[in-house]
Amino acid sequence: MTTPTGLALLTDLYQLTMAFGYWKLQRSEQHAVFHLFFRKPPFAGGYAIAAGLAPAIDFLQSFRFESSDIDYLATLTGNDDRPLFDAGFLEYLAELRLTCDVDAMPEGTLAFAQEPLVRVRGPILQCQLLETALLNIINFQTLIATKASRISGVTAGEPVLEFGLRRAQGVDGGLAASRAAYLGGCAATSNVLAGKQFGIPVKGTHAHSWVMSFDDELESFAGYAEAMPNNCVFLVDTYDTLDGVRHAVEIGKRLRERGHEMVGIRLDSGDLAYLSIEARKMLDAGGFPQATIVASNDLDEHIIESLKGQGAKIAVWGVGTKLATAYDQPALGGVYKLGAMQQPDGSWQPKLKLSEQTAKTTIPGVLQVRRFEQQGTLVGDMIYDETSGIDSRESIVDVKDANRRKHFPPEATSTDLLVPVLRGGDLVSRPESIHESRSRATTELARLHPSVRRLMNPHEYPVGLEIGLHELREQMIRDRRWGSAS
Ligand SMILES: Nc1ncnc2c1ncn2[C@@H]1O[C@H](COP(=O)(O)OP(=O)(O)OP(=O)(O)O)[C@@H](O)[C@H]1O
Ligand SMILES: O=P(O)(O)OC[C@H]1O[C@H](OP(=O)(O)OP(=O)(O)O)[C@H](O)[C@@H]1O
Ligand SMILES: O=C(O)c1cccnc1
Repeated sequence: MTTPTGLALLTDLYQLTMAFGYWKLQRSEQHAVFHLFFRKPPFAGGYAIAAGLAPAIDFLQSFRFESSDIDYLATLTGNDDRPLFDAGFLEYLAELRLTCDVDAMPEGTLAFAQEPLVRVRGPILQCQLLETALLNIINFQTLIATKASRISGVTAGEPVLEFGLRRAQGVDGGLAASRAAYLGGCAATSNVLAGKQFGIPVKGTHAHSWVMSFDDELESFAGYAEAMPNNCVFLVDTYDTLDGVRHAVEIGKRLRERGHEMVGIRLDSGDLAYLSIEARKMLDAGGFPQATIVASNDLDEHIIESLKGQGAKIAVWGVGTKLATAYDQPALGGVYKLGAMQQPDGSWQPKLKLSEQTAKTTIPGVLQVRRFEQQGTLVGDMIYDETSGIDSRESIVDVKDANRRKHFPPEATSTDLLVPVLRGGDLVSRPESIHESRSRATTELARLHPSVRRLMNPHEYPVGLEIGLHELREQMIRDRRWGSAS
């Protein structure tokens, strides 16, 4: 993820055609509010970890059309070969500076379906121009942070190293994945540029090529130990894994005579449960009970859970492809939808998009999310309209099924999740370090009931609409479907 400067053109052309339309019809300054949310947690899981706000802020803060962008836009033509955009509009874009208000869930916050992760409020033309890039950034970061959280969640505190750069979706995808993986719970990355760029820990062992470049394995381990006595994790599976462990023990002893301690071994093929158990016995018997067993090879949360169930003696998990590419669900379907338009008197007119699928019918209003907690456990989230507030009944109505309701007891405490980020285009929140975001992800996850965290068929965490908002939405659906006479 390169630092986004001058990325105003990182958008779909239709955002600019709409922006042009708003400008031409003199509607560009009318205020609107948009919400960025997803409809289903990824990986058939029960939650997501909100991520991507820091790079989104970088994007927002550097948002402007450079003169070369304007020159390029001036070359675009319509189907009559005339310019697509008026010169006056291009001058407007050249001068444009963001004046929007942005509120968002801090990175590392647990997020559930239908909840806005980001809310953008301001001149509709500006809100529209931000849609594609915000989705691009937040969708991918949230997806990978969630994958990392699921993987780290099954290792019971044992470190997960992210090894995915070689299989990631390009340079930018690799950097973005390493950042989000750390935020979601990984302990370190093999990606050195990500380490430099984001200040996240880097770790590395060695590859088969090191072993293969020597005449035999023992000699290769000896060479590595000589070169790098303070970072010896020997990859033992190039020829025969258990022979490799024997060689590691032998070199470990020589290393100890020189005053160094081998860190451990890495397994990268075969039956990782069986081999780790055997390797553990050999390392212990050889005098290396502290030596760590690292494992890699197409791991994901399901294989790791299975390996743990088999009693594998693996203490560090190297996970690449399946993590950095979000292999089983390569995109989070986050969307950015209009919630309301401001009227000349300053009031907000809620807006709704209908769909055959109830879950796809949008939630109208200027939305905020309130999270309720009781005795250290999260009990449910309420989506409410900030302009109309919360009905005295602190209850929520399920978005998909109005018969499912939940009442929060008075002793439950609550917090609003969307916090101010930009006001009038200026940054108003203190930039957070990635370590703070990571620790939020870990702490919040611990407050989520294990039934919502489990990998398979998780329990659905209660998220619903505040009663007044639910009633407004129902009325708007009826009005749209049957006409306002209803
Ligand atoms: N005990 C186990 N239980 C469940 N899955 C395992 C176990 N041991 C290894 N695996 C996983 O099974 C898959 C086996 O991978 P693969 O077919 O590549 O075999 P391999 O022995 O690693 O061969 P290769 O030498 O080609 O890497 C990997 O995803 C690995 O993580
Ligand atoms: O398996 P992943 O989760 O993607 O983790 C990264 C993989 O990258 C390395 O393999 P390498 O590129 O040498 O390929 P190979 O081991 O699959 O042959 C390493 O040995 C891991 O197996
Ligand atoms: O350091 C490692 O062991 C490593 C790094 C990248 C990919 N696979 C393994």
